[in-house]
Amino acid sequence: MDSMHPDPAPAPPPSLADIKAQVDRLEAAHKAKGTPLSGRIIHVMHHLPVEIVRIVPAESLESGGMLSPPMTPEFKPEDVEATVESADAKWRIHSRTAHPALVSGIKSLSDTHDQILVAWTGEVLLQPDTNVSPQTQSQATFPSIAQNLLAPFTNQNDTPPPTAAAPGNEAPLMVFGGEFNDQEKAEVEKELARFTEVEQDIEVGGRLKYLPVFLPPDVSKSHYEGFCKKTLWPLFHYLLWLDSTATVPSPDPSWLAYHKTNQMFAQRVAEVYQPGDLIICHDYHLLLAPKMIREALGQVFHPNAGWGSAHPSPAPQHANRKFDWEQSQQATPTNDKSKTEKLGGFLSNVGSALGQHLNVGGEHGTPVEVMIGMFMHTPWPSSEIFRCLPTRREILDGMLGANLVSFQTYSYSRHFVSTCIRVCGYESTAGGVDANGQVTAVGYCPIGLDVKRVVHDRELPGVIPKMEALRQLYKDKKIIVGREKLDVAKGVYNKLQAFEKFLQVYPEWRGKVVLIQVTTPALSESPKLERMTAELVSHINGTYGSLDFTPVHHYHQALEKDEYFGLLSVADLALITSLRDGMNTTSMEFILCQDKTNKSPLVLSEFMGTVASFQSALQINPHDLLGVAHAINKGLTMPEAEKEERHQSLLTSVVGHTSYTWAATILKQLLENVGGEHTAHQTPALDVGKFSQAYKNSKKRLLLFDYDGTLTPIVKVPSHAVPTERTLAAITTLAQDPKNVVYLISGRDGDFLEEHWGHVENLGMSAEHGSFVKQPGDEDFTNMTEALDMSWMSEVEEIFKYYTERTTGSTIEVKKASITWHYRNSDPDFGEFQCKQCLDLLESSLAPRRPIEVLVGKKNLEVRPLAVNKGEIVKRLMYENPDADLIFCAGDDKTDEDMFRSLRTVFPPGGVHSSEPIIMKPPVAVTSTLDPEEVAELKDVELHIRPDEIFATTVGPPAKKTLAGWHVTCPEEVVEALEVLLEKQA
Ligand SMILES: O=P(O)(O)OC[C@H]1O[C@H](O[C@H]2O[C@H](CO)[C@@H](O)[C@H](O)[C@H]2O)[C@H](O)[C@@H](O)[C@@H]1O
Repeated sequence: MDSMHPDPAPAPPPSLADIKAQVDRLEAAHKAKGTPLSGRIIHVMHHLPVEIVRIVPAESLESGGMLSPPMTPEFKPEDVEATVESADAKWRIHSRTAHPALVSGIKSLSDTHDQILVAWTGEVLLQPDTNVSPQTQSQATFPSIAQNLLAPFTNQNDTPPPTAAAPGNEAPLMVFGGEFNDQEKAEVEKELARFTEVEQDIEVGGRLKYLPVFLPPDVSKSHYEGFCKKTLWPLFHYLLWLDSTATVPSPDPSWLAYHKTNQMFAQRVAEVYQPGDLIICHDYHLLLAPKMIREALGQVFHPNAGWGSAHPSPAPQHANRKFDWEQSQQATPTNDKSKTEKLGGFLSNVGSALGQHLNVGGEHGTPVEVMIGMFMHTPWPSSEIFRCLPTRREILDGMLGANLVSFQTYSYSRHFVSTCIRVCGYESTAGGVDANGQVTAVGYCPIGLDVKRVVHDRELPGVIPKMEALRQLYKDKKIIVGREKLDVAKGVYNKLQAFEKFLQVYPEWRGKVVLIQVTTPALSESPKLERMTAELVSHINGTYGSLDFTPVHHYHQALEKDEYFGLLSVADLALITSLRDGMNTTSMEFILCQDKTNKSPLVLSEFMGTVASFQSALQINPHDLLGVAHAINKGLTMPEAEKEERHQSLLTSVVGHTSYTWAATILKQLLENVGGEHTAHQTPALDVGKFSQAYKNSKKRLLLFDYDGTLTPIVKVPSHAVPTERTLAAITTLAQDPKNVVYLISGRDGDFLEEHWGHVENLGMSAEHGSFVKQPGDEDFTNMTEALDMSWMSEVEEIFKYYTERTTGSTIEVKKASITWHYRNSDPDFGEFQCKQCLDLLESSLAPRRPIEVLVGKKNLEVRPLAVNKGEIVKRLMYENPDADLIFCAGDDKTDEDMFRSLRTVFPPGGVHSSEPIIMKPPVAVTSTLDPEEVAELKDVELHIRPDEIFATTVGPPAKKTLAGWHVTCPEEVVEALEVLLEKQA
């Protein structure tokens, strides 16, 4: 290895067959568990892999107005693979060559799954009806590199950029700036359906349908050119402050377009979703989509509690299910029977989803988990950078709507977890992020290359002539090649600086090396960067060139495929100096092309996702110009045997992990993280109707409430967690009712509870997890720990002090019989780390020899006497109120699970028959304070309560692990439920 990088060297990649076998096994396991999958995948990505051209009367283009030139494609338009033209010659759809790795990965899953790709139409191009073929047009618009190379004395920077207004008679391409009407939308959908058939005929499609999202042009422009390219892209590539004039407007108007775009995508997904579908969202254009899709499918997110069903009614019938596959199928005439059958099966599946409840479809109509994965193709920045984004919380919560978020590299995934901890206060789990009990798995898997395609393309008939022309032209020169978008992050400017440094420090190479740099415009930085780049190229050529030699050839234009592959094949070195990049396919294409030719070395920036797999590249820091210069020299002088060896290792990486293995791995990761331990359990939302009815029918009720996180939201400072007027009013009214026995059962000390609740008449209180109890109507608390050895308190306090001194922001709360160490206001990562250390110490050194229990709470560690816990208090209250025929018990954290456990354990393990008496023995919480003689006099009691009269309710997401039978998502919902009881009662 030539430099340090944070990603571990990868193990040899598993084969595609192995991954697919694992996918099969996981799918079978889902079936066996009664959570079958539909066999479909819905991919959600920004841009359809097609270009849509609308053919219009030539005169109409002259009217101008809503027209603008199109963006430059990476390859010239004649390189398209599939084309359809509508019968009335109004529409033409052809394949688009951008993002080949992603698109080929998606398509490869069509071997085994029916797939739908939901994506924006892209800019719709207008073509005048002048009978000019795209071939003619593109030649006029995009000069060939070979033509330029063969005319070496032209100023390379005079190369005309691709323009809409082509010279002479050629037809201009313009972008349609208006909105589609319904008829046009239907026409486009119909042509897309035909197009996918054509793709299948040429074996690149499979069972993949395209579902267009028609974004209003102003929205799509502001979404992509605004928020995506001006806000997110620079942020993810550490470019936020490179140009101090590039400040993000506040509030950012393009955020609204981003939001709206994500919403329109979510809506489109909801139109075709059916239970058991797997949904995979791609990339930074759609970070809000996972959450919005869940919402569109009837699951609602609560910032304090994660996901819950749309409460309390069943999942909504989808109102806007608009996409009609049957119609699009009818509009697709085909004589190929097998294909018709194949499509027919798929389409009837889709059709059968129409009208169903969206997330209801499991056996007996039980809810089916909505399964969403997200893959980030760009880098993820450090939390220190990400936290600068004003909409950081919305973005993260949007992503955490997914069951799985996966990245290109381990380090990006690590940054993401840390960002969620630091920005949102969520916690890390073994494999992801815990957003208040709702776990999102976080993984990584670098994307690979569509090897099959590149192997095909490098052998296109046009490649060899291009190679020969280049060799002829540079027969006594070494060729260094580079091809990037002209975007600051891609590091072309640094590359030129490094090349100049190379010519300075290795003068022996002057006149013997040529750098052929191809770029395509990037949206945001292009104009300025284009000028700077052109100036630097001129400077290098002026300084190191001569009358008959130009050291840098810069082509700012689209390429023909055979030119590109010819160039990669003849090169003596590839130089890739990105300042930050998710993945880089040019480097992989170079390796594959070189396998047929020179086995030339690859100089690669260490700030790219690719780098972990490419240990045998000459890895460089692109900011270290001298280091890059040395690497260029090393590459150009490398002995053949070393070249061969390095190339072989790089080749093994490229062919061993392709876009196909990437796609299968993402699918596998998603399947591993749905229906699993943390999602299999879905606690139903509290049925307030049933609860209030039971309340009304009951004669005696036990109403038991935890405090923090249940009656009041968790806040930063414990003393600020005070009850609201509404909460006080509801509890006060309940406590006044003679049919009710109402208790607060809290970890708080008696002083705090007295201060805020002491004035409420008839309210019972249990403080410090049951260490102190005040019966309704009593003046004072009874100390249940009087007889206990409490000398451990000072030892625990010493340990807590040790950690407090070393953990800025942490505090100790010393209570009468328990002690709490809080780290909510510390550095989140470090606090969590220190908490684990402290827990280890307490459990290993103190707990074995002292009568204590250590509890992990919400950003705290608590130690209390072993003999008391909230569960014992609940048992005591049940024992003392055997005639209760309704119990409501609400809590949010682990200590409250003791209460839920007690509510269960009083019943016989095999279940209860209605006639069967339930006998309860005197519990420890009662006997422990009595003399043996008094205990002897205690009697067993018969409980009136039946299991379905118990409403044990956890405050948190449905996926939280709990012994409660119901959930609400936040403290406000607890109070709302109480208000419903009181209203119904009135
Ligand atoms: O049993 P509870 O009523 O839920 O009390 C448990 C602990 O709650 C308090 O700490 C927690 O809430 C604070 C206020 O929202 C928050 O700042 C802290 O991070 C949480 O851990 C309380 O301070 C403890 O004494 C209780 O034991």
